[in-house]
Amino acid sequence: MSGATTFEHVTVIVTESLTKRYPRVTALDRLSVDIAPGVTGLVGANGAGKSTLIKILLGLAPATEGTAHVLGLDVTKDGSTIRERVGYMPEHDCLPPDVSATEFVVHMARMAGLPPTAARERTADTLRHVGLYEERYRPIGGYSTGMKQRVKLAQALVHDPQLVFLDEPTNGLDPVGRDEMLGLIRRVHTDFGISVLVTSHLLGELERTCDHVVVVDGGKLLRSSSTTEFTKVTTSLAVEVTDTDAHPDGTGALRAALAAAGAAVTTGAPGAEGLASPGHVLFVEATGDETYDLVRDTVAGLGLGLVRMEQRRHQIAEVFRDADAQAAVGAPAQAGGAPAERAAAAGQNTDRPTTVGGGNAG
Ligand SMILES: Nc1ncnc2c1ncn2[C@@H]1O[C@H](COP(=O)(O)OP(=O)(O)OP(=O)(O)O)[C@@H](O)[C@H]1O
Repeated sequence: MSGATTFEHVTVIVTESLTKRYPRVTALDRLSVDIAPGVTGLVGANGAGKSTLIKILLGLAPATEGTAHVLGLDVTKDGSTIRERVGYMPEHDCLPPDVSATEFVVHMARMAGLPPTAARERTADTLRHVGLYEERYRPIGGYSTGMKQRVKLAQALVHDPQLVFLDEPTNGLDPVGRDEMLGLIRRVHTDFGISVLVTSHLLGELERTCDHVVVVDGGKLLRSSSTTEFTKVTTSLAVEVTDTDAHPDGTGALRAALAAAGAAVTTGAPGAEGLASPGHVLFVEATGDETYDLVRDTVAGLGLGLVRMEQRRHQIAEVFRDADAQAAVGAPAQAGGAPAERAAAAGQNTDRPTTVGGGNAG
């Protein structure tokens, strides 16, 4: 594989006012974004324009207006060079059932221009990397969804690209399969120095995997920021306490004490509807470990019982709702329409909770 990225571009993808209009819908609406080397997540509800962007970046579909460059190459003129240097894992199943993973991936390597011996060697290496080495001679038709996703990933990597586009690689996977796939994606960058653009409608899994997250909605850029920045902004603690004789309203007492100590505290935050007793849950903006200590010490000081304290990051819908208030970094286009509703709709389509992160820190 390509090893260390000595000749990395400052940006791997640059779009300027990129617009794609279909007869009935504007799939991309003046999207301007710069993407640096590393692992970048592209998140948005179904229909947000993610796949359309990938097709334009590969030179497979023309933009209506605007410009786009991939690895310094112009998508309108250099499509075939881009496709030599970029791997693509499409969203939908596109695998022939009657051939083995080895046969298929060797074929894709040959299509990408590798000579026969190199194609076989690279196929073996790539299938080993994605964890399909043992099953590589079995027909793909008998594979599980997770194994098929791995074959799709392998064919995207086999020609040793500088960059890969992975369109919804965790689709259809159970939580364990998702975690394994996310780990593999991370290693595509750490082990081989290949930059990754990965799409998902689940912000949480992208946050765990990516250095940078780009949020699109209705074809517009909603937000582009580093994962650390994203997580910092969106992390809060959900805290639930018992009442005592001294504090018949334990939640109220804790809220007052935390506010007096300078913490940002709210009740009934969006998403609290799903909790057993939303009125008794406090949401404390977490600024770091000291927030955990403050909550623990304040609860102890009041003599309350701590029922739970867990890390709760905002749901994707909240990120969309907050977007108007947040200055989108480098975003000339502002969010329009009703993004929260569309994001919420995306949440309903997920097969696990949309809560970002969801880690239990208590
Ligand atoms: N070939 C096409 N002709 C007409 N409309 C299209 C075409 N391809 C996509 N669209 C529309 O453009 C919008 C963006 O679609 P796109 O597939 O890019 O979204 P997406 O974010 O990738 O969502 P999904 O994950 O559901 O594929 C949608 O409204 C879609 O219906």
